[in-house]
Amino acid sequence: MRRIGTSDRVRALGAMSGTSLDGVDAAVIETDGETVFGFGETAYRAYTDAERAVLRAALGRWEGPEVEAAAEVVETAHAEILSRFENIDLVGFHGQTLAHDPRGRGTHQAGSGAILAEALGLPVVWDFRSTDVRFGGEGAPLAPFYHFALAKFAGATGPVAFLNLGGVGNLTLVDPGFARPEAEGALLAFDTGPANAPVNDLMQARRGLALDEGGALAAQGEVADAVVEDFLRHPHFYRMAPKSLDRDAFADLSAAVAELSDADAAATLTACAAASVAAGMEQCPVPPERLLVTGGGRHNPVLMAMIAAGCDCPTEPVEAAGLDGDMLEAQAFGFLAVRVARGLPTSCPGTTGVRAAVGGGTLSRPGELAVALG
Ligand SMILES: Nc1ncnc2c1ncn2[C@@H]1O[C@H](COP(=O)(O)OP(=O)(O)OP(=O)(O)O)[C@@H](O)[C@H]1O
Ligand SMILES: CC(=O)N[C@H]1[C@@H]2OC[C@@H](O2)[C@@H](O)[C@@H]1O[C@H](C)C(=O)O
Repeated sequence: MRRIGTSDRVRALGAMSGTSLDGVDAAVIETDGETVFGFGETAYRAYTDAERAVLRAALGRWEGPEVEAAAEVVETAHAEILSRFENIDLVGFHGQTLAHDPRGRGTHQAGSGAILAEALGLPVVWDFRSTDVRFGGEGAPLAPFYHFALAKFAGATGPVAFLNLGGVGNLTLVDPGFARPEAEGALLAFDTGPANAPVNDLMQARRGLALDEGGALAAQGEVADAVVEDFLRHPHFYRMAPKSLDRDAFADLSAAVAELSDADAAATLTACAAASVAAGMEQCPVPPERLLVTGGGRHNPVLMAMIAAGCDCPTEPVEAAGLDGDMLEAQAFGFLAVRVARGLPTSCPGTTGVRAAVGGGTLSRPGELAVALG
């Protein structure tokens, strides 16, 4: 791979398999790891029901046959979708988080970037989170350094917040007045709480459906305020940012709505997701001028209305700033891959609580695996 410098337009291909377990997002971004120059092709590959079952069986596990089977599903799905792209300089491969316990056993994303490098014949950056955890960080969220670049790309001059509504929610407050993302005060980021995962789990358990399309079921229900109040007593909401969450950190939420009707349970879980965003906004030291929402949850108008009602600033999907909310995380890992290849940091005390700014990620080149095995 050629040496990358400032202003080099690298065509990086990022791939993300998120906590919702729906599928793999892939997107091309043109960047030098500091400035976003433009965007390229995108693609999505859904997991089949059988593949999703394999991934689900491995959630919360660190080793064993379930984890190995999950890794194989992740590698195969990624090789399939990523091989469709052409003229790629570098791949950023997040993998599938199976377990996340940064202060305990660490963090684990299934899928080997070394195998993918071999399959694609391209250099692949992967295992983005381990180094941050090793140096005392939460290992998440990592998109904030990309949010910093995006705030500049979108022409923001004052503080702006990005909210990702995936399985878990995460919030980034960006001050674009700083030259570099790792400067003290440029970024504050943390996981807000569960976002879509509890509603998805409810829909799966009660209706055999993957999601509450358009929030239609939640719209018919009434919020059980006592459940939301109790939810907000979780220790996560008393911790200062930065802080991160495992997908199933709030697993007992399903028990809290067990006695409610399907519609009331959906409304209540949606309200919990919105309440955790409001709690997160209160931890922002300065009020953002706008809240830009990315991730699948922005397609849910009931959730979006609840979030807007709890916020003091305009709440809009990232499309309002000319961005693609379905591909933003995939782009983020393409962007971060370029930073890793350049030796630039990918997290800092304000984003993950890591002791000092660090660059995470392993670069695997095609041919290396053959040498290692040979
Ligand atoms: N039309 C819709 N109506 C309601 N909810 C939707 C809709 N579209 C997407 N969602 C929600 O968004 C989820 C997918 O979001 P996204 O792809 O951002 O998650 P992810 O990337 O897997 O998660 P994470 O960011 O936590 O890793 C779906 O599982 C669903 O809950
Ligand atoms: C450990 C892990 O995979 N965390 C994910 C998850 O999904 C949303 C939230 O929890 C966020 O912290 C992170 O993903 C995004 C892409 C991030 O690192 O910025």
